[in-house]
Amino acid sequence: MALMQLEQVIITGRANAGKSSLFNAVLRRSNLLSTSSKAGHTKSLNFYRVGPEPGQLLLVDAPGYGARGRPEWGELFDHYISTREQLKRIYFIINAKHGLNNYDHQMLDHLSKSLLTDRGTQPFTLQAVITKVDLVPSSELQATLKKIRDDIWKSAPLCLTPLVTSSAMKPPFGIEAVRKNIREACSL
Ligand SMILES: Nc1nc2c(ncn2[C@@H]2O[C@H](COP(=O)(O)OP(=O)(O)OP(=O)(O)O)[C@@H](O)[C@H]2O)c(=O)[nH]1
Ligand SMILES: [Mg+2]
Repeated sequence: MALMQLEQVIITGRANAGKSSLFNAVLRRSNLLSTSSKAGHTKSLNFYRVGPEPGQLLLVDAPGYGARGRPEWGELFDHYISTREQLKRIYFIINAKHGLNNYDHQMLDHLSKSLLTDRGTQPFTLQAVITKVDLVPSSELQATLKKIRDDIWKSAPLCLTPLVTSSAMKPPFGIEAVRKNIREACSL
């Protein structure tokens, strides 16, 4: 089967949110996907085939948006999500420490519109993932998660309830739920 015919999921989020690190954790790898403390590190769409030959699905890592993003990266992402019929789910990543800003709300508005086609059918679903929870003091975690959930709901009521993760914890936290979620999205 040609690579691009596999079912696919893509990740999005502000630059430096932890997208590439999350997919490394999902793939049980520490540095297959290049990561950096400097925002704007991932600069193109990168495809990772999962499962034995010929592969079961593709994970698509994407550049970030926001103050450290670039217009052409947004165009690349938009072109992908509007043309790729094998796209099953978009993962929307939020840094727990930062919460949502205007860029995130704009992206959620935009994604909400692309969730519905002219025929009213849903081409793909939208799943939020809160990451870097290790950076929030445990006494503040519940309130922080509630605020992020409420903020997502304001812009994207169709977005699926956030999963909660940390790629930096040893072992990484919440990743099995992400794997299960990806399998479900791709009906595996
Ligand atoms: N504390 C902590 N740091 C994390 C976590 N996930 C990623 N990081 C760090 O955050 C920084 C950015 O991670 P990346 O995975 O490169 O983020 P990205 O969203 O792919 O960034 P761009 O490609 O620049 O958009 C790196 O220094 C990571 O080590 C996490 O769960 N907790
Ligand atoms: Mg990246």
